[in-house]
Amino acid sequence: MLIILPRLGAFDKVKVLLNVVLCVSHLKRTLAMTNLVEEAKRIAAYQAVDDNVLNNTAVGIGSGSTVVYAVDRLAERIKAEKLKIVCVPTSFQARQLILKNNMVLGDLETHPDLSCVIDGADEVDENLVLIKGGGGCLTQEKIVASCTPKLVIIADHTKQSKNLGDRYKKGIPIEVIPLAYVPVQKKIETIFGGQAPVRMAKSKAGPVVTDNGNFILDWQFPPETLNNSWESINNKLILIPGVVETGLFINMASRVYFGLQDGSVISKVPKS
Ligand SMILES: O=C[C@H](O)[C@H](O)[C@H](O)COP(=O)(O)O
Repeated sequence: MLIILPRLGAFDKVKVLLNVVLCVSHLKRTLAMTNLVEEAKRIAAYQAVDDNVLNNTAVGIGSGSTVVYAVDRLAERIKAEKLKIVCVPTSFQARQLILKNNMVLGDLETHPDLSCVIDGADEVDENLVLIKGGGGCLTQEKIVASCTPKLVIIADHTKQSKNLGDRYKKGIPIEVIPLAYVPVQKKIETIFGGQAPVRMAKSKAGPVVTDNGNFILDWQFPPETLNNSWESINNKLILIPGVVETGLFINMASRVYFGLQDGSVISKVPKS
């Protein structure tokens, strides 16, 4: 810019400088918003760990960026309170978090009954139906979540919505066996409408490959889908040969903690 500015007329110089000022203030605002969201994730995670993790139990560790804060808090509590906790991971990432924090690593073979599972979500609707799998870990997450009566979800306020799809626009993740991805894609689009593109990797040529060696379709469902129950849609999706699991978590969350912008945390339980 220092090279270009001297060659410009006064009016253009003002325009360039004004743009720079606008960019910097936009950047500052984006950073401030990001910090608020990160803080909201952190407080939700801390509260959930404090309320739900008991000594001498096995706990499922979810995946994603919010769970990182839960693991931080869990590691803190284990050290300070000398807790004996076995941690069962829901993904490669969760396993690494457990090991990195020197926590005790377990699995479902030795610990098939978990006291609670703490996990994130991509979106939570008013009935606590969740979309999960934005990070590709839905199948192991659902298996681990099925091993506890207490699936505790942690999220920032941007994940809270009335209807699925209000906030999370990428679609419902569906894990598929690689050889079946085109037939499954065609069936989903024919039966339910919308689009179900295969998720492509960002730092690798080709598709995202899950921890289970499968592909992910992100089903961008049409608006009329909301006229049906997610349960019946999920049941139909699961029956398509080649579908391993969906990112729809229905009647699974026992409590959802939302971190809010004002620094408080609210929690929601399913309507009875
Ligand atoms: O596959 C990823 C998991 O379902 C995550 O729990 C979900 O995507 C939420 O992740 P984050 O806490 O990063 O928003």
